Amino acid sequence: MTTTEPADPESVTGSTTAVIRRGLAAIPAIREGLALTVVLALLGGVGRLAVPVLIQQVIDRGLSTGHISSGRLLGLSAVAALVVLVTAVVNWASLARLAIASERALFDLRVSAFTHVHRLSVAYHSAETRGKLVSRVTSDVETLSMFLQWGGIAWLVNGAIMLAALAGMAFYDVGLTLVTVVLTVPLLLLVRVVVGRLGPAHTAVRVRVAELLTVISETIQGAAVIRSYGVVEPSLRRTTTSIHRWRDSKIRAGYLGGLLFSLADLFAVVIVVGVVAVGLAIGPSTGNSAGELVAFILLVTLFLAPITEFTQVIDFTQSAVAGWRRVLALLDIDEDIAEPVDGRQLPPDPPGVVVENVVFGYPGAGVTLDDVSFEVPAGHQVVLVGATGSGKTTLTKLIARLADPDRGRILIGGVDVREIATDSLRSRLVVVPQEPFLFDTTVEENVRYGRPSATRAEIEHAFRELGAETFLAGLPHGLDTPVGQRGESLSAGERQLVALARAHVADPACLILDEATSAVDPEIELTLIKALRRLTAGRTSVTVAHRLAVAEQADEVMVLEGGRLVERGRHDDLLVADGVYAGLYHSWRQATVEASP
Ligand SMILES: Nc1ncnc2c1ncn2[C@@H]1O[C@H](COP(=O)(O)OP(=O)(O)OP(=O)(O)O)[C@@H](O)[C@H]1O
Repeated sequence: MTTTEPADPESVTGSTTAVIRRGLAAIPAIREGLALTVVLALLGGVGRLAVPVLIQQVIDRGLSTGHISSGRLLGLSAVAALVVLVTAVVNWASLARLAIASERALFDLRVSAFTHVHRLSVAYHSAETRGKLVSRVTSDVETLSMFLQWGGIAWLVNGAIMLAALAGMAFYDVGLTLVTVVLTVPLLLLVRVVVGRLGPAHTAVRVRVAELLTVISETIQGAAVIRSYGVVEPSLRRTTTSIHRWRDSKIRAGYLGGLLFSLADLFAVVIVVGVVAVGLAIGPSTGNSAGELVAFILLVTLFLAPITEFTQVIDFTQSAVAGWRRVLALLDIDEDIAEPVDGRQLPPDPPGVVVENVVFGYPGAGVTLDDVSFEVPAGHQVVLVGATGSGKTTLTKLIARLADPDRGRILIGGVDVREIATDSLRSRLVVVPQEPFLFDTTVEENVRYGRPSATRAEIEHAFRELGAETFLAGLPHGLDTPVGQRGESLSAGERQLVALARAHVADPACLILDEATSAVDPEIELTLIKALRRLTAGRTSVTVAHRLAVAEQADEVMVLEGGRLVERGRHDDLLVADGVYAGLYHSWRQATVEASP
């Protein structure tokens, strides 16, 4: 069993109460109708107090007087039954209201956490593992559920019940009440010690859940690689280790939570026995009637019951606070891609693109782009080339505003991208990434992501326009062919064609294309080159080219090396200049010739 809990660097710090206060402020929906729910919960608590008093009345006025008036007994019993019934209904009403309010609040929290994740830049996304993000918007939020549905209000209701029970006890016998309180003190001290360890234990569980989800999502996504390299065993070991760690952290939290509960249970018995013993020892001198003593004992159990319940509530609360710390830490991350106030709209025509003294580095890494400047006149096709890792993809991410430069600026249609309304930017500028993401649905639905209103005819038209009708005709069910998870049922080249069709139906004025590096067969290669040419015609485009045949046709070629723009010009001129581009081009030609049969 793990004895040292891992620290959680992805949590907000601060006291438990401060975290709960901040957490509740983040979910305003929980406060809707809360006052009535609290009143109902308190009424439910008070209802429980009435039963001991009624029993005392039955004993003292009925049973112990020797002559039981059955009418009176029946009357009191009827009142007791009514109180029990009303208490049950009131309790149900308050719990149901809490469940509804908490699910609404959690819905809001999940949506805002998820929306926030989407607004963070690619720089953040690359630094965070997906498993950790998933755990924050799912299981970390889930820890709040039990707390909100009962735990939070239980503090209030149980506190009220304890105070009321104490007042009732003092009404019957002050001396015995003091005995009860003194016997309770050691329990409270022990509870304090265990609770001190429970908080970190729950934090450890949250950290282990995030680790486990990361390992699982990686091994599932990388299943093909794992199998093809025959590394199933090590990968299984990694997953099993993670599951063991998670299990151990859960066991530790469960062990401490159980200890807390059992301690309270044990003490409850000890305290009742102690009170009965002291009551019996001094009973005759106190002048209490039998009914009063029975009522007192019932009140003692009522006083102690919340303590036992508190131990569970503490468990929920600590678990909720650990989850909240992580969710709040996520919400605290600044949206580095801020939506501009009164964002500007891009005109419908193809815009010019200007990259001006751009400097950019990923968090924790060095400078990736170093003072890059160039312009793409409206309607021109510019190609970015450079050795692997020279910063081409990064530059396209900045143009598409998936991240902002550290210095310098990027203008589209003469407007700084930071000032363009996100909706306008996303509808006028489309990115086709190196590895296009296809969803597990049909070809048609995947293309429709480009424009949800696109009709089937428009989607077919897009494939025709791109010169990819043969590909479409070759699919077993045409547009209705399912592509599988991440498009695995299609070849790499076919996935690219679907992504190009998706960009075509979006009909953007400006295109950012990151050409795929994966090798495709010559036939689909030709189709792709033709499709690319047709897609970019009449649009402003920036294409990252790995197959330099694309560069031959471009209006201008930009050559990056080590994050700097080292050459620019037309293909033919750059060949004559015999610099970096010429070197890259000759190596590419050589590789292509060697690769051809
Ligand atoms: N998320 C990231 N975090 C840290 N460094 C990164 C990240 N993404 C890229 N880099 C680094 O930035 C540099 C430029 O990467 P980039 O992907 O832009 O190169 P590229 O020219 O497009 O390469 P390729 O031709 O292989 O696609 C590389 O050194 C890379 O390791």
